[in-house]
Amino acid sequence: ATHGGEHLRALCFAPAEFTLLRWSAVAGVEDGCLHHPFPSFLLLQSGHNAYSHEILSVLGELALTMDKLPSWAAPQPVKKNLLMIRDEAYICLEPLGVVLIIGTWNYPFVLVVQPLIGAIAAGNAVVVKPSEISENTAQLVADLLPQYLDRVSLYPVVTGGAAEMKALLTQRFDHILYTGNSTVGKIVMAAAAKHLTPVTLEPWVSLRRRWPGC
Ligand SMILES: NC(=O)C1=CN([C@@H]2O[C@H](COP(=O)(O)OP(=O)(O)OC[C@H]3O[C@@H](n4cnc5c(N)ncnc54)[C@H](O)[C@@H]3O)[C@@H](O)[C@H]2O)C=CC1
Ligand SMILES: CC(C)=CCC/C(C)=C/CC/C(C)=C/C(=O)O
Repeated sequence: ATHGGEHLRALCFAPAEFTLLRWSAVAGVEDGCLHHPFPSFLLLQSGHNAYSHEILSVLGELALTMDKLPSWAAPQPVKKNLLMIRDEAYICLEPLGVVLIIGTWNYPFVLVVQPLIGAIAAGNAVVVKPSEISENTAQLVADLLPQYLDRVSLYPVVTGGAAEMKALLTQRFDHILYTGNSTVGKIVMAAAAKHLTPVTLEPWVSLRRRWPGC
């Protein structure tokens, strides 16, 4: 993983908003996944559950982010002390750099795309790693992202399983988000610790199994 440095800094916020606008094309998933050769979550879950959890929640996140991004990105004035009396003082948020998002199989679309929206909104480059158990959704994500994101090279999708994860985790990221079982959660956290990378873990027991068509 490389850190975009100045390039990323320049990308911060306004272009991300533009990228998010393009992301509204994700609405195409709503229609596209019904006709896509890999309609994973619609096979695995009931249609209503898939629609509400996988699609509506993503569209809701997009709407929220596009609505709030200008205020989230705006410099926040801070109280000044005596030494700063002649200054203007603000807190300006900066992108972290490169974020790794690791998804799991049971909500294979929303659990990578929802955090992706937030990471893009904050101006980050993102490596997306969907679960190999839901291999068809992983392929769907790998197919769709380059179609709907302008700066494709900033948002690579890595498919595969433990071997690919092992290689990925040798790299330094600026933040890692992981959903999955707690055994792998410890592997992720240990790898992150080597680079002092902050992690967000959503772990639980493993329910790992193979779902045909997922
Ligand atoms: N807290 C929450 O919001 C949610 C939690 N979960 C929890 O996730 C759990 C399901 O997780 P899993 O069965 O683990 O899903 P999984 O088998 O899809 O694995 C999750 C991720 O870990 C990676 N992985 C697997 N083995 C690895 C290894 N040896 N080294 C590095 N990476 C590896 C996989 O490639 C995958 O991307 C459930 O218990 C569920 O409760 C699921 C959804 C939401
Ligand atoms: C409409 C809505 C709030 C959707 C959220 C979808 C989602 C990511 C649910 C995860 C549920 C969960 C905690 C599952 C688990 O632990 O396996």
